[in-house]
Amino acid sequence: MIVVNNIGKRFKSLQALDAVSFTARPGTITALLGPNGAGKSTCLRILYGLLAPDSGTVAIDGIDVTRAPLAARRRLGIVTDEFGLYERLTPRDHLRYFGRLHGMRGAMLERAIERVVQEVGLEAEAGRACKGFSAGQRIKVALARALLHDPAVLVLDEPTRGLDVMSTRAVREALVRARSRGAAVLLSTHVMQEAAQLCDQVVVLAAGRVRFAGTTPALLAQTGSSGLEQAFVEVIGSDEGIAA
Ligand SMILES: Nc1ncnc2c1ncn2[C@@H]1O[C@H](COP(=O)(O)OP(=O)(O)OP(=O)(O)O)[C@@H](O)[C@H]1O
Repeated sequence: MIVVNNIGKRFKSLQALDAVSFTARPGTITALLGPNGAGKSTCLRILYGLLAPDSGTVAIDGIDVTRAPLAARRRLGIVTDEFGLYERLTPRDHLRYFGRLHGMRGAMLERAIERVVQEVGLEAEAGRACKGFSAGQRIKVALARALLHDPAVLVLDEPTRGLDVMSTRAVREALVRARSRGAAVLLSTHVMQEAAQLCDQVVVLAAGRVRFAGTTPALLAQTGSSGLEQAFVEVIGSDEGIAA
C-alpha cells in the first residue's frame, strides 16, 4: 500500500508539488496522469526516497520513506526513467547482483531470476550483455529487476514509453500479474488508453496539485464525459498532457 499524505516540494520559486495526497491499495493499479511538468516524476522520486519532501509524508506498506528509507525500499520495486544498466552485464548478471542486494541467495535466487526472465519475456536475451539492447529490451531488464524480490509495491515512471506493441503488451501483462499477486502498482503515463484499460484508479496532477483521485467511472461521472481523454481535459482545463 502507498499512502501519500499532504506532500509539498518546492524548487526555488517553483512549487512543484502542493499538498499532494492519494492512496494506492494492494491488488490495484493506479495511474498518475498529468501534463508535462505537472509533478509526476517529482512525486515518484519522493516515493523512491531519492528526493525528500519539504512537508508531508509517504508510507510504503506503513513504513515512512524519509524515516526508514532502507526498510521502505525493501518493499518497493521501481522502474525509473533511467534504467541504469551496466553494458557489460547480461540481464541474468543484473538480476543476480540486485537479488543479492535484497538478501536473496542460491537456488531461491536462481528460481526468482528464471521466473522474472519468463514473466517479462526476456528468455532470448537473458544471457547476452546489455550493450546495444533496444529500448524494449532495456525496460524489460529494469522491470525484471523491479519484480525480482516480489515487492508489495511497484512504482514505474512511464514504463511503456517508446515501446512497440509487443513490448507494451509484455509490460502491461507483467503489471497485471503483479496486481493479481496483491501488489499495489503505481505508474505514471501520458497514454489515456493505458490508464483506462489497465488501471483501477487514476490520480490526475496538474501544476503540482491533485485535480482528481478515484476510479475512472467516477472521473467520467464527475466530469460528465464519455471518454477518459475528455474527462482529463475537463479536470485539468486543457489537453496538453495527452500523448500525441
Ligand atoms: N531538480 C529540479 N530542479 C528544479 N526544478 C525541477 C527539478 N525537478 C523538477 N523540477 C520542476 O518541477 C516541475 C515538475 O516536474 P516533473 O518532472 O515532476 O513533472 P512531470 O509531471 O514528471 O513532467 P513530464 O510529463 O514532462 O515528465 C517542473 O516545472 C520541473 O521543471
